[in-house]
Amino acid sequence: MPHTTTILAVDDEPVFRFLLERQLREIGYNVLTAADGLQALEILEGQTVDLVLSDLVMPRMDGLQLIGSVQKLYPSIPIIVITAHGSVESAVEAMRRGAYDYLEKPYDPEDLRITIRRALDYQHVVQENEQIKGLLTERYTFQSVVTVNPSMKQVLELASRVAAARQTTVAIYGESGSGKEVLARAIHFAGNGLPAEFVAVNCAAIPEHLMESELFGHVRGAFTGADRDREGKFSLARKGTILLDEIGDMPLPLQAKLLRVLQERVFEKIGSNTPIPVTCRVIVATNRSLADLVAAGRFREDLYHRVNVFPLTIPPLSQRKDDIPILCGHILEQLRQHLGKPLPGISQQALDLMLEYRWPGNVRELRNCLERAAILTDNELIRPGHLGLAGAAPEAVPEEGDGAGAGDASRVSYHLTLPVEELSLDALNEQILGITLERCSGNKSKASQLLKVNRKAFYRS
Ligand SMILES: Nc1ncnc2c1ncn2[C@@H]1O[C@H](COP(=O)(O)OP(=O)(O)OP(=O)(O)O)[C@@H](O)[C@H]1O
Repeated sequence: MPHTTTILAVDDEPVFRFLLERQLREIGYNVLTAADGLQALEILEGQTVDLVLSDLVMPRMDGLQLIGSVQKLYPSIPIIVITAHGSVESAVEAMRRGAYDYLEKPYDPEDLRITIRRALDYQHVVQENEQIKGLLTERYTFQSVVTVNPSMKQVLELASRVAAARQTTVAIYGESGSGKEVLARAIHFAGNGLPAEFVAVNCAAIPEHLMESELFGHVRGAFTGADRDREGKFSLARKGTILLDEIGDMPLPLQAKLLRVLQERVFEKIGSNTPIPVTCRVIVATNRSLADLVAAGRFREDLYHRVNVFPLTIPPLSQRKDDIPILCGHILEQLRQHLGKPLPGISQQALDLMLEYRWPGNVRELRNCLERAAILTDNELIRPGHLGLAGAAPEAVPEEGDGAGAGDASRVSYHLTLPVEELSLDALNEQILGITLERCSGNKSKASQLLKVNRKAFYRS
């Protein structure tokens, strides 16, 4: 069935809304209407919309606020605003906030047609580019699970074996930011090759009442506001992979539905009795222990056994610190390309600090930390102060006799590296002085207090 473009027209004046609706229908578009920004958002929640056409001045939620919300929740939908005659300033503000274009009242119907066409064409090109980019990045995903750690290598070995068994459900466990999605994509790519879809659903982020429709889709008239058919993620994944991320947060009633789908390998859209076969592989991921959730009565035991067919556990970064240098190299290379900076590397002191740190946010935190450092540096090595980690700032270094520093701050460790031919007690001493001084941001008094030596010791280093 050919896809008819749907436009959501938002205006608080009934007469103008009616006129707009008629003009758009004449051009051949499907039209939905809303009287203000809030109503527009309600409609966007339940239906697929290709473009929003909005007035700026409206009660409850005005056009500028609507642009902000649409940009955040549905960034691929282009917005055209309609402004009062002569209000160029508000048109400029709307475009600054992300509107694609504006029309000034009273506008020529031909201008309306051309502006909409241009916005939709532009959107089409953007989407195609995104798809190509997605395919290209996906291509390299198995190699992009960067590791030298033996436990992680074992996980990759198991993952590459299950990749070939395309019907097998995989459960990936690991702390937030440890690389569960990266691994899921790698399994998908290794098992499917390029054209198949990879569809990720974050079960913790979707409101409970929308999740069923999000997963399985609905038919027109299935519930109030369902004005047209909508595909769910299981359909969109086709012969590829669906990743159910944060599955531990799935509400119990939906768990029962998912169980049936996994058992019978068919599902129905809401409001339909027609069974649709499940053709995709299911991967679930969670940062919690599903077994604990079962014990607490928050996860169905039968579903647990269904999804836990092939469990893979990614160790947290704190248990594979040997991966930190290679991950840093990999991330810096990506940042060089993204930021267009030379980024010569990381100082030994900064690396030492990174090796000491606990990384509760895992690889994601490491990436964020390096991105921050890369932005702050210019053609120089990344130093401890650039990292913004607790322990790098002078106030985080425990004072003499101050045992109060909780956790990591109460312990200090040094990694000293020297070429064998330069090894000597003096040389090690020099390094310790240098690292300590750097950790205290060059404050010699603080560093000498910390090492319990005379301040003069630093004048040589
Ligand atoms: N082994 C790895 N090699 C390269 N990059 C990695 C690796 N592990 C994680 N990353 C990067 O770290 C970030 C977080 O990874 P990912 O989104 O896969 O984590 P996650 O465990 O799925 O997190 P969440 O539980 O919050 O969804 C991403 O930018 C990803 O590219």
